[in-house]
Amino acid sequence: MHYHIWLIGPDSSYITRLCHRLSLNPDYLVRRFTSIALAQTYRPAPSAAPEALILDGDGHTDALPWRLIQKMRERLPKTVFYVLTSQLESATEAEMLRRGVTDYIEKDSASIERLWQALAQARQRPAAAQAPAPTPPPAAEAGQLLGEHSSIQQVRELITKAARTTITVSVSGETGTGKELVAQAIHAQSGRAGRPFVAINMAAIPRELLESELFGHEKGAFTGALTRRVGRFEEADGGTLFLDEIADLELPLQAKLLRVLQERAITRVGGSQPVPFDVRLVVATHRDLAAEVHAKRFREDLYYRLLGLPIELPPLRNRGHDILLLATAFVQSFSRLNQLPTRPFSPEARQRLLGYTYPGNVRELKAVVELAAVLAEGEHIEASDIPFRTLPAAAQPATTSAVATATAGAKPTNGQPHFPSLREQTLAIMQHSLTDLHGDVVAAASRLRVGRSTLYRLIQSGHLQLPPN
Ligand SMILES: Nc1ncnc2c1ncn2[C@@H]1O[C@H](COP(=O)(O)OP(=O)(O)OP(=O)(O)O)[C@@H](O)[C@H]1O
Repeated sequence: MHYHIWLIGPDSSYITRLCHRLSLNPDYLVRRFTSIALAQTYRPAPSAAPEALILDGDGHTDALPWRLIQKMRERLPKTVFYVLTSQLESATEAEMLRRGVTDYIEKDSASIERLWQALAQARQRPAAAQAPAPTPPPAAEAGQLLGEHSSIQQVRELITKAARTTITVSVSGETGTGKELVAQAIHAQSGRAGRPFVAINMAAIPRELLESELFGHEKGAFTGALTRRVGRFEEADGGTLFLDEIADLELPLQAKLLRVLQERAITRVGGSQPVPFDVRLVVATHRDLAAEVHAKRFREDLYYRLLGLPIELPPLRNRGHDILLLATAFVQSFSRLNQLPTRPFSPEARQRLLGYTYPGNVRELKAVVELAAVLAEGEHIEASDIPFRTLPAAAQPATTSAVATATAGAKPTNGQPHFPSLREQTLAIMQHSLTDLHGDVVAAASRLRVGRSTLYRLIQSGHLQLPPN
């Protein structure tokens, strides 16, 4: 498939050499324009729209035609946009990046080669990062299990099958993969939809209260039991009971739960009368329940009783394109709810989203893109708006290095030490160099071995500050 490139600039030996070099790649289809105004009037078919624009900035006697550049950018938001120039003031450099120029290339003996490589890299970017993000289905509502990945389609099929009967369902998957959402979906699609959906997290209830929480208690059953209280099993009668983090249930309660499931009746704490119940059970865990059985921490008989129809949710990092689909859906609904403009993700932002591992899975993605929607100021949500956090390894001691203390948020919060993320540390190092070099961006970029454009971008977005003169 052709890669359409528009080369804009007056005739010069440099442009002739560049044209010749680009023509060596049979995939490149280069169209020449002598001015940006001419390029602006040309309206190709969508299939021939340019993937890359190259503007020779030297053709302009004084300032670059910002208005035209910006218009071109607005018209072709997905096109990579390079400006070639002999000499550049830092103010112009910053302005270019503000107007959406992807990068500038200084003309020297190696510049044609650099441009060649930049184009090759832009082409190699995963198609997913360049193509518009997939549009989530129109009916993407809160509570809907979104995703087109084959694993998620399979999960949806299993949900439909589970909903037809009262079979127990065991959902497994890392934290934040959507286990509770699956339980809710089963309930909503089942004949029990009009009855209660009750969820209880075994890990969140103090051990001594869990039995009465599950099965209820009679008045006077223990100190403080002033009235009779029904438990979650009775609350969920006729509906669905979701037992989350089932692996955290202690052995004595496992024995009681097994008895309750066999007899299909509970006995309240302090009571003697069995109370029959009618609930569909959905259980979930982020642990490997079979391994817990093997380690004798979970009863084997209860394990088989609860296994029912197993549904496994894969980690988000293994769901490919779904990351973008979910991110777009979350940003859309969050922006709508908060009356923010719905900004699309820039290609770099998409690439950043696709490259992360999401230890917190969908929950983390949701939190991160909602924050990005708040932070974004331009036309797009940019990669720099996406604040991935890095959690410290469990045993890692609190960092006390100069870098950590230089980081804005390195103070303890709520008595917990704050571990600076990789991003915070990187910013602190950059800020240190900028301050140390009295705001000389060129010198700082060279010391840090990062592109000047990176530093300018971070300064513009307020992540870095130039020291006062
Ligand atoms: N496929 C999905 N489509 C839309 N939203 C999702 C999807 N998966 C998860 N979510 C959302 O992500 C968040 C976390 O999901 P949920 O609470 O169901 O995860 P979980 O696996 O039960 O987490 P935990 O193990 O921590 O209890 C919720 O806001 C949920 O609505």
